[in-house]
Amino acid sequence: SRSPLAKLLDHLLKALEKRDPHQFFAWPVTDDIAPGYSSIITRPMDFSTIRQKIEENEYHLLTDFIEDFRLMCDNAIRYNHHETVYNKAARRLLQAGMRLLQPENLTRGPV
Ligand SMILES: NC(=O)c1ccc2nc(N)sc2c1
Repeated sequence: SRSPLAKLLDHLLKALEKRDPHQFFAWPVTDDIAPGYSSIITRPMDFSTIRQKIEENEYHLLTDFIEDFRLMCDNAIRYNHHETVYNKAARRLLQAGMRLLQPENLTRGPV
């Protein structure tokens, strides 16, 4: 990764991907695996798309990256019923991500 921001985002992406062991968020969700997905979720997001945006320098601020991470989790929380593995995994990932991304843990380094 080239810019300092891109280096930071690459590091954060790797840390977030580790919290998705089943890779439910690794790739875009298709209508084949998730019926009606593209009609319900108007702004899809996944880790591979986030990685592509880092590599194409589409994130100018850390907040833009955090917004895409939260969008990815919120999509899964909205599309999948509360008791599904996908909804539960999204809520868990969001919690872990927000802890990692909060200022206290960004400036001080890993706790
Ligand atoms: N990220 C998601 O919302 C997601 C991921 C994988 C998956 N597989 C299914 N059969 S439904 C589904 C939803």
